[in-house]
Amino acid sequence: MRLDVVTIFPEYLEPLNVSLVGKARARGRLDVHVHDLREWTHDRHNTVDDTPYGGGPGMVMKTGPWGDCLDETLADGYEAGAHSPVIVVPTPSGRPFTQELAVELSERPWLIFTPARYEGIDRRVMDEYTTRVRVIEVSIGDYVLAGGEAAVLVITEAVARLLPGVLGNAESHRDDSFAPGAMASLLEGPVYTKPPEWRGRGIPEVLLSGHHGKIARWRRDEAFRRTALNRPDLIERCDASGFDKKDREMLSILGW
Ligand SMILES: O=C(OCc1ccccc1)c1cn[nH]c1
Repeated sequence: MRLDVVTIFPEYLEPLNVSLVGKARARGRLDVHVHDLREWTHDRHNTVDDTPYGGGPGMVMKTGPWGDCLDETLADGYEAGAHSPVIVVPTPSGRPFTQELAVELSERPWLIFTPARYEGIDRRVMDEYTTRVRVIEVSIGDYVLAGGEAAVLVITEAVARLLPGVLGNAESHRDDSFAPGAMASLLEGPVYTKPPEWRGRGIPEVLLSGHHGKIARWRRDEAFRRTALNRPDLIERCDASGFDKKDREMLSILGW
């Protein structure tokens, strides 16, 4: 996968050189190019923003630098053999970023992230590129950041860990919370590891029993308990046809 990021704070994307994404790059799974938008300005102050038409607070990012930078980024990628790019625009007014969207994006060959600062980018930029490539606006949550760079780090990490050969054991994202399936969006229950006792606290007996059926049952019950507590909305969305008798018992205990 090729990733391009266009930003006025390239240093903000340094974390893409470490840990998971860093390993994926080292293994050639990811080809990351960070571009400083100010290199596509031509005035002495490297201006990338201006006051909003219609008035109002804050500033808007100008069309010129974005157009010139995206044209060159697309040309570079095509020249390098990349194809069917998706421009991903982090914004509070975007489509909610979910594990499902992470999976969708992880199957694309080329993502171009355009994190905005200020009040956003002049709408004509994405109107222009929508005629040429797929453009999706994505929200990582209902809050406003000073810029989209942190959202790029979040989206990139969620996507990179799904790339084959990036995570240690390919299995570990199969049973992720939110992974598709009948128990699609139950939250993960508690996890434990050695030592068997710590500050007088032991391990739930069932986990030491070696009885895989009981362990699986206990984990689902704990997942129901935590989901009912923290994300009742996800219980509503569960595909109830995937529930067995004990699931329904557990849900009635939890007041469902
Ligand atoms: O603040 C965000 O992006 C930066 C941004 C982009 C456009 C206008 C204001 C701020 C954001 C919040 N959830 N997902 C993204």
